[in-house]
Amino acid sequence: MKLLLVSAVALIDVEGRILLAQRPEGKSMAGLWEFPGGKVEPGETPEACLIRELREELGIETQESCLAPLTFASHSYEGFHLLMPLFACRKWTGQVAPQEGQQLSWVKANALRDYPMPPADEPLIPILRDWL
Ligand SMILES: Nc1nc2c([nH]c(=O)n2[C@@H]2O[C@H](COP(=O)(O)OP(=O)(O)OP(=O)(O)O)[C@@H](O)[C@H]2O)c(=O)[nH]1
Repeated sequence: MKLLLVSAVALIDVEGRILLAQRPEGKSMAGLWEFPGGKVEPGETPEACLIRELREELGIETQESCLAPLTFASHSYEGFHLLMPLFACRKWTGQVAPQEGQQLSWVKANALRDYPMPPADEPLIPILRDWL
């Protein structure tokens, strides 16, 4: 099965809330809430991928030294197996603003369960709750 490498990040604000983005209509798993990120392109590191995705999706700038490895997801979807490192980031510049019309929400760790997420993300929720 194809292994898909996706890099994702838990952006954490000064109040300890985590940023979730809603997958737009027309995409697979539309309406579900996910961590910002995306597919790692050939020749790209997971960190460089996130710096690019945060710029493209949210209009913010961060750097590799602000991305701390936290955990990962490993999940078989139909047609591919997702391997998704999850980084934590508390430092960036600029204002978080949706660049692609997506809905955003800052969510307290104990409210993550109220946001339906892709199946790959389910095991990450208790890890985040314990860690925050
Ligand atoms: N960014 C992100 N992607 C996730 C999460 N959980 C999860 O299963 N994914 C999956 O990882 C892939 C990320 O791809 P992407 O963000 O670059 O591209 P995309 O939404 O256009 O994907 P698509 O090809 O399924 O439409 C998708 O298959 C998405 O469903 C998550 O928390 N964040």
